Amino acid sequence: MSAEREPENRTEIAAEQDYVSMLYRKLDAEREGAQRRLTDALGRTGGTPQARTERDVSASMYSERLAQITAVEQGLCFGRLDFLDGEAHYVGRIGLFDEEGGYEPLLLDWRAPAARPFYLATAASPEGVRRRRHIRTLSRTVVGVDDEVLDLHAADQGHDLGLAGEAALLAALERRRTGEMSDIVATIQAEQDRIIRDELGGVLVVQGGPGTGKTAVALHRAAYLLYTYRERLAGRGVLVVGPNTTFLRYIAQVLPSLGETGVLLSTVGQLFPGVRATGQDSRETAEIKGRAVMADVLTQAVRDRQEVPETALEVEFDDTVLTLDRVSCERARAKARATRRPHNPARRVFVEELLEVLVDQATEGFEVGLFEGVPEIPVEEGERTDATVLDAGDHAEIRAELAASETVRAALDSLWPTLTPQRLLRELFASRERLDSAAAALTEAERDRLVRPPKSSWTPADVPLLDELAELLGVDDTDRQARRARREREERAYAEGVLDILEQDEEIADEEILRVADILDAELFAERQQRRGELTAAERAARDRTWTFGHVIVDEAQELSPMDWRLLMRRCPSRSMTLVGDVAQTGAPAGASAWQDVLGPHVGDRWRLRELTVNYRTPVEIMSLAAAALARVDPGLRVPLSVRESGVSPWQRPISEVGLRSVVDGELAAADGGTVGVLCPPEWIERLRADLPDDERLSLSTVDDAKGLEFDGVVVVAPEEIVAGSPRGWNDLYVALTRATRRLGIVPVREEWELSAGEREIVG
Ligand SMILES: Nc1ncnc2c1ncn2[C@@H]1O[C@H](COP(=O)(O)OP(=O)(O)OP(=O)(O)O)[C@@H](O)[C@H]1O
Repeated sequence: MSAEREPENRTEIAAEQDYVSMLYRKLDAEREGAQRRLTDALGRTGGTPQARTERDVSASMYSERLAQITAVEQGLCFGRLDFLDGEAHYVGRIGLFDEEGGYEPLLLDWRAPAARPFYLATAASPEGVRRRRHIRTLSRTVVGVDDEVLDLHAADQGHDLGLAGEAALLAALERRRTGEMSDIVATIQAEQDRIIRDELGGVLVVQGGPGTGKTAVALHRAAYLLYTYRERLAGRGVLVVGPNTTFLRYIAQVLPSLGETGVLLSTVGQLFPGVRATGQDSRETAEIKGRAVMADVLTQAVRDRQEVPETALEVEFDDTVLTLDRVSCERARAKARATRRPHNPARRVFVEELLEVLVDQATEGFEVGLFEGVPEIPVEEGERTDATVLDAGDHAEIRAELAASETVRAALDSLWPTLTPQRLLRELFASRERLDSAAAALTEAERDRLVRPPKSSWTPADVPLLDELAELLGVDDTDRQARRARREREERAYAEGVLDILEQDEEIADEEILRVADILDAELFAERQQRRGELTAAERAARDRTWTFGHVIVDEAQELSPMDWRLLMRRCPSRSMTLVGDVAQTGAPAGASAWQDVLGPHVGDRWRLRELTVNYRTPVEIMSLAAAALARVDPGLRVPLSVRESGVSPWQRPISEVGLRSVVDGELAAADGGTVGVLCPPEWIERLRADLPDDERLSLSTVDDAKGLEFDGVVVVAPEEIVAGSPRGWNDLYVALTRATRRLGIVPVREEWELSAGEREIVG
């Protein structure tokens, strides 16, 4: 039902325009207010630390509010609900209230419980709603309204209500793609809404075929959770994990357009601060690195770095030679390992133990030297013969000297070095010998695959290994902690002194004293730091490997390896997670074939599954072709139901018959301002790049890099090589075929190549 078909809509549009204009005036007033308060806050200089902290908090708060107001400018209001009792509510991106009129809502935030019927009400279950209206705007102008009458007794009802807001939905789906994902806030469907608003706790798995809105749902869920549980989530932040950086760029605008900026978007490969994974592993190598057994390999690799000498190790010290024999070293190692601390903190125990051995030798040598050439004195009655010349102070001094000695340190380091994850992994992969010792669980050929020169770049598959190692190695921060404790003691003593002086001064008001006391109160201070950080939780989280998030959302979750999962679970000990994916699209070599396999080791069977069943992206014509590829993966798998037809059949022509350049030019023209993706095996990329036109609407990529993306037109080149290129080749082809929103062309190398005999009519 559209504005054009119903002339009476013009008066409706004019009426809605008045309301929408009023909302924008309100938004402008809010913007000015926030701007003014921000300027005020920034203008406040100097003052006590407390005042400065408060100023920072206000400044961050107002700048975030400003960013939010700017972000919701487009499509501020998109809906209206008219209830049977005559009440009406407008629904939009954020909530706006009438401060003068008793805080009546002028615009309901789409996430507010009161806005829910906008997404859920149906003719069968109208939830008190008489009419749902979608309001379409262009900038600040209302350009159309689409109504659905849900009251079964109303005279003007009558069209099929299979989907909520069908006209608005179809209009949204028909729009040309820009290369950036858009939000779906105006047209969320009931099955999606139920997932978006599912409770916060526990692990929620969302399974859905291609184009069912998994990514859209995941992002809207992030916005919903932050709105509903802001107190709980803002401090710890929400992490959204995607498969690659192209994908992250594609989805980057969605959350800001929903008014949310505090979410960290990241790939697993970006989750180890200080490491940029710019290298690329082959599929086979990535698969090996992703296996769960790598955790055992790394544990062994760390143990291998806790050595004992074959016989004895000689250490020069003060013109003498001390020895560390095998038995003492073994004892020290056993004692250090028995602490069950990570490698680096446990090193302290190993070192202490062996320093004792060295101190004993050094003092013994010293005493022997002292009496050399001195005639023996007869022992008197009651005199102890084992009394030593050196006292405890001397021992301590010798111990300190030993501990400071370069040669001693080098000897101890050779047995139990302080290690960083980077150093251990680099040295492990650079040495076939080390690999042979640590990776007995891998075959010879698999170990060969892991060997690489020490200067190689890090790859995404290295990152979970580094993270695992960071846990196994730990950090010995005893010295740092001691320094910090000393500094805190000194500061407290100083501040207490100040407080004494202030208390003696009767002129000073109580509240002044309180402020000083505030500074002294470590707990309060920490809390304030926390509050201050709330606004940048995502930024702080990005810099801190040990950060744990309030909620973690994983998109394309089927792509993650067991080692990736171990890393992610560490970032989310509360196990409040949303995992969206499609096991049928699994293309990653170490990806999961079933959710239970993935989640079992971490949460047992304590996870809940929701499914999305409707495909909003790919038209019927393309989906029936994709179904044939899916049947090759498993004849039991079903494709999701498409909501629309495009009226365009997919085409297929062998590469010998087509000039790829002219095909792509033709597709760009047919896309009419929309996007075109050429998807091919990795080996084809360079060859094709030279042939293709330079157009920002055109993307050339492998199937891997196109995961999660979509284009108006797609040309799949060399499908038979995509299929043959990996054990999961049919999954890959399925992913490639389902990237198109309107047009699909297939360009095989071999003339006679067919997806399947049964699909010939469609292909023709
Ligand atoms: N309720 C909706 N209203 C409008 N558009 C929608 C809706 N749901 C999904 N879409 C659109 O459908 C397309 C596919 O959505 P999305 O990318 O989230 O699917 P997906 O399940 O993650 O797909 P894939 O697994 O193939 O990557 C997007 O363009 C999205 O905006």
